[in-house]
Amino acid sequence: MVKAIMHGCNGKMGQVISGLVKEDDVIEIVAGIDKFTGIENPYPVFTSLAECDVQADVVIDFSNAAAVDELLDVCVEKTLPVVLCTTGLSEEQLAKVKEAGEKVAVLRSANMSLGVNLLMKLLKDAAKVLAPAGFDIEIVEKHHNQKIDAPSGTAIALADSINEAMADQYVYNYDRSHERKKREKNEIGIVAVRGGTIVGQHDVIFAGADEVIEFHHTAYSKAIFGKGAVEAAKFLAGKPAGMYDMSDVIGL
Ligand SMILES: NC(=O)c1ccc[n+]([C@@H]2O[C@H](COP(=O)([O-])OP(=O)(O)OC[C@H]3O[C@@H](n4cnc5c(N)ncnc54)[C@H](O)[C@@H]3O)[C@@H](O)[C@H]2O)c1
Ligand SMILES: O=C(O)C1=N[C@H](C(=O)O)CCC1
Repeated sequence: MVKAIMHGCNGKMGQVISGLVKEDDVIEIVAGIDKFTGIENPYPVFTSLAECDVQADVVIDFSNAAAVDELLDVCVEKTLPVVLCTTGLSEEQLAKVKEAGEKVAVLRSANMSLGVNLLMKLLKDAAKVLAPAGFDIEIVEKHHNQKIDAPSGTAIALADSINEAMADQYVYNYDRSHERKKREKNEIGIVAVRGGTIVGQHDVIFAGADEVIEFHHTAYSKAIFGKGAVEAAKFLAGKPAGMYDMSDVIGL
C-alpha cells in the first residue's frame, strides 16, 4: 500500500480525496494535516506536517498558498515526495518549488484533470498554426465564490503552455480597465469570473479575422481533480528527486 499524508485534509478537496481513497486498494491516507479542526477523519490529524510523526511515502497537498513554504521545507527535510496542487503561488514560491525538486520528487500541477492536461497539449498545436496567422488569444475562466486566488492556476497554466510553444512571446494582461488603447498582438488577456458553485470552466479563444476557434473545458465535479491527484501520488511514491507533471502520470 502507498501511504499518503493529506495536507489540507479538512478542506473541500481534502475531503473529496479522503472519500476516493476509501475505495482504493493501492493507496491509503495514514495522516492528515489541517489548521482547521472539527471534522471526523478515519486517520490522525496534525496541525502541521512538522508535527506529524506518521511514516508515509508521499504527501498530497490541496491547502493554501500561505502554507506552501513550510510544506516544501518539511518535505525536503523528511525526504517526502509531494504532489502540489495548491494554486496562487507567487514567483518566489515557484522558484522555491523548483529548488525543492532538486532534493525531493515534486509533482506540481494547477489542474489534475485528464481533460485540462490534454487541452494544454492541444493548445500548443493550435497556437503554432493560429498565432502566425494573426489570431488573438484570450482566456476566460469561471469558478465558485469560495475561490481565493484569481486568475485560476489552470488559466495561467493554459497560457504558459501556449507561451512554451511560441518561444515565450506573450505577456499576460489581467486588467484592461486602466488602459485606453487597442490590445497588443503579443498579449494573452486572462479574465476571471467568480460565482455560486461553478466547479471550473476554462475557455481559450483564438479570435482571427472573420473566424473564431474556442476550446472549452468544464469540470462538473471536484472528483476529476481528486482522481488525478490520487493517481499522481501513486506515481510519485518512491520516485527520485526531480520535477514531474501530470503528463508523466497520464503519458501524454
Ligand atoms: N490542482 C488542482 O487540480 C486543483 C483542484 C482544486 C483545487 N485546487 C487548489 O487547491 C487549493 C485548496 O482548494 P480547496 O477547494 O480544497 O480549498 P479549501 O479552502 O476548501 O481547503 C483548504 C484547506 O487547507 C487548510 N489549510 C489552510 N492553511 C493551512 C496550513 N497552513 N496548513 C494546513 N492546512 C491548511 C484549510 O484549513 C482548509 O481546510 C486551492 O489553492 C485550490 O485552488 C487545485
Ligand atoms: O476550485 C478551485 O479552487 C480550483 N482551482 C484550480 C485552479 O486554480 O486552476 C483548479 C480548478 C479548481
